[in-house]
This record gives sequence, structure tokens and C-alpha cells, in this order.
Amino acid sequence: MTQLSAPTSPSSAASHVEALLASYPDFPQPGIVFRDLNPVFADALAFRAIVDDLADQHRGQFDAVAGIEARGFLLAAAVGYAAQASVLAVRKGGKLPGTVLTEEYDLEYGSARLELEVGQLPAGTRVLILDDVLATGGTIAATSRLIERAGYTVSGVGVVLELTDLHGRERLGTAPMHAIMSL
Ligand SMILES: O=P(O)(O)OC[C@H]1O[C@H](OP(=O)(O)OP(=O)(O)O)[C@H](O)[C@@H]1O
Ligand SMILES: Nc1ncnc2[nH]cnc12
Repeated sequence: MTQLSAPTSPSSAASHVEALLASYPDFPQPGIVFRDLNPVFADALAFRAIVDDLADQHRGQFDAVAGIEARGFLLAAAVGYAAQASVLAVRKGGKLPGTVLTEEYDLEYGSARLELEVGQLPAGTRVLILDDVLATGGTIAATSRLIERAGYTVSGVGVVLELTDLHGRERLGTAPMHAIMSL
């Protein structure tokens, strides 16, 4: 059985990602090299290392985590549990009931809409935004706008992989941003 109590460190998180990351040229459309982190999530020790690293990098700085559909959900659930923090689900358009806030954004391969339900947490709650990949930054920038419009504060951003050629970091605000690995 896998030993889940083994200690992990930021450097081990990066080395797990480097070893397991898969790249698919021309997916989902010609010209895009898709970076697939599912093999990292599928490896128990690697998953534990990235979750610990994301929680440690922002320790004491957040009350809630916001996970972005879809792979951000996996990270937010685990980091929220590890840090005993609230969990917010930022969903693609049209999937949430009740009163929702909406933001449109552009992607490396298209455009989309993200939504957040209002009134789930007290005003001023410090939110750590989590996703698997930072590419153009459109997704996280739209999520930051949703968090602020809902009355919360973006206290940090954590991703597993940053694609530096796309300069997504420049579209983010001033909150501390941590990427486990950059390409
Ligand atoms: O920095 P950006 O250029 O905005 O791109 C990053 C986003 O793109 C991917 O999700 P995608 O929108 O493909 O959706 P999925 O998670 O449902 O596959 C990825 O998981 C990030 O959320
Ligand atoms: N090249 C890429 N690989 C994985 N996720 C992405 N999201 C946006 N661009 C991406």
C-alpha cells in the first residue's frame, strides 16, 4: 500500500510534476501543445506533494480556496481539507443555481464563461485561487474578478504549471502567485 504519511517538500513537488507531465501537440486544436497534468493527479505521492506545496506556500494567508472547473476542483478540495479552509466552486457558465455572478474570458483556444454563487462566505474572506495551469491568465483573471465582486479578497493564486510564453502572470493582480513548475 502507498505510504501517504511520507514528508514532502516543494522541490519534490516540482520533480514529480516534471517527471509525470504529459504533452500533446495539436490538442484540442492545431498549434496548441496541451499540457496534461492528469498523470500527476493519478500518482498518489505526486498528488500529495503538490497539494502540500500549494497549502504550504500560502499557509496562514487564506480562509477559503476557490477551485476552477474542472481540474482546479481536485486541487481545491484537497488543499481546503488539508488547511481546514472553506471551498468555493467556480463553475463554467450555466451550471449554478440561484443568484450568480458571471465573467466572460478568452482562452488560448476559444472563449468561455465562469460563474460563482453569491453570499456563501462573509465579506472580506481571504480566498486562495487554485487551478492546474496558468496559460494566458484569462481564467484566473476572470476568477479574481468574480471573487472581488462577491465581496471577498484574493489573497493568493496557486497553480501546478505556468506556461511562461503566454505571459499570464502579467494579467493577474498583486496577490502572491505561486507556480510549482514553469515551462
Ligand atoms: O490561463 P488560461 O489561458 O485562461 O488557461 C488556463 C485554463 O485552461 C484549462 O482549462 P479549460 O478552460 O481548458 O477547461 P477544462 O478544465 O474544463 O478542461 C486549464 O485547466 C485552466 O483552467
Ligand atoms: N496548453 C495548455 N495546456 C493545458 N491547459 C491549458 N489551458 C490553456 N492552455 C493550455
